[in-house]
Amino acid sequence: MAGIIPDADDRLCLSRRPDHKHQGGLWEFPGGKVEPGEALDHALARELHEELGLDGVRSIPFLTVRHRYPDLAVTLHFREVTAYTGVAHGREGQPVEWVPRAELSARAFPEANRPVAVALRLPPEWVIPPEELDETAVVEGLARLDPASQGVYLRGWSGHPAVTAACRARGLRFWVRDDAGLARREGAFGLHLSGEGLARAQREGAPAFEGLLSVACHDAGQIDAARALGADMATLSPVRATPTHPEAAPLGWDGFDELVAGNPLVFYALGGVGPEDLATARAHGAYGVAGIRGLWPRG
Ligand SMILES: Nc1nc2c([nH]c(=O)n2[C@@H]2O[C@H](COP(=O)(O)OP(=O)(O)OP(=O)(O)O)[C@@H](O)[C@H]2O)c(=O)[nH]1
Repeated sequence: MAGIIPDADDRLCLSRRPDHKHQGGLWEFPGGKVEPGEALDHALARELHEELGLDGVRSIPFLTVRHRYPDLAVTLHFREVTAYTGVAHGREGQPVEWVPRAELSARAFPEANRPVAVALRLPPEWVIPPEELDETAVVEGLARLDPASQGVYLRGWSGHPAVTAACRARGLRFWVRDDAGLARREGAFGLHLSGEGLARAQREGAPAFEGLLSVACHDAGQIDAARALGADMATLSPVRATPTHPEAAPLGWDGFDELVAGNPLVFYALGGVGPEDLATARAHGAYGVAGIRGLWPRG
């Protein structure tokens, strides 16, 4: 159980694990063990009081990571702290620092934290513009998205300069489908591999792209392939029945949870879900929700 604690300048609070402890000497998000029967929000408030002297800590789920170290299997509930009072200081003598998000990658974290570092760069909602709209309607819809909480996968709109220009103008992070060259030229935040793109990458090797690599997954084999390619994130679908793929059997939330467990990728739940499912998705191992109909702004 660990807290992602922002300050007013959006720096995050890190502390250094004592040398003698598991993963000693590495930086961590402050936290500790949940007591039997204790609610997660309560456990975090208690730990952050004991370790940092913070009071009134309120938090929401961010990401659950299940990781197997050679000597220990851990389930870590990372939570985003939304309110607190007090000034953080290491009450147990541990070094505590506030670090700008852009500088997090320079810190040495325990291996289990890798997906957290990725998720901290990602919006919780991943919006796919409908393909049946015309370009003007797509451009108009993009202007109504919120760049802080929404990113865009240009599924059928990847090669359209007016659409990428609209993403840039609005400050939206956007993902291009399959074409690494196009993603580089357009300055895309991410490259998303469809089933076809994944099969090609398996034959020819990982695409040459510096940004985030994402893969469309539907089963354990594709998740393994995504991991082997060094992907950062994946969509996993369909959670529910969806008109986009009427033939595919829905995973359901339990099926989703079973497939993502223990995988060091950041997952988006896709298929018949919308923003109202975010809390459920997070309770089942996802970081975000992705979709067409459920997320595109209504006219
Ligand atoms: N708090 C915290 N623990 C982490 C992070 N990443 C990570 O792999 N861990 C691991 O999660 C496990 C639980 O850590 P913990 O803080 O609850 O407990 P601890 O080992 O410090 O023991 P304690 O209960 O005596 O304080 C440890 O094995 C720790 O190495 C992180 O960012 N924050």
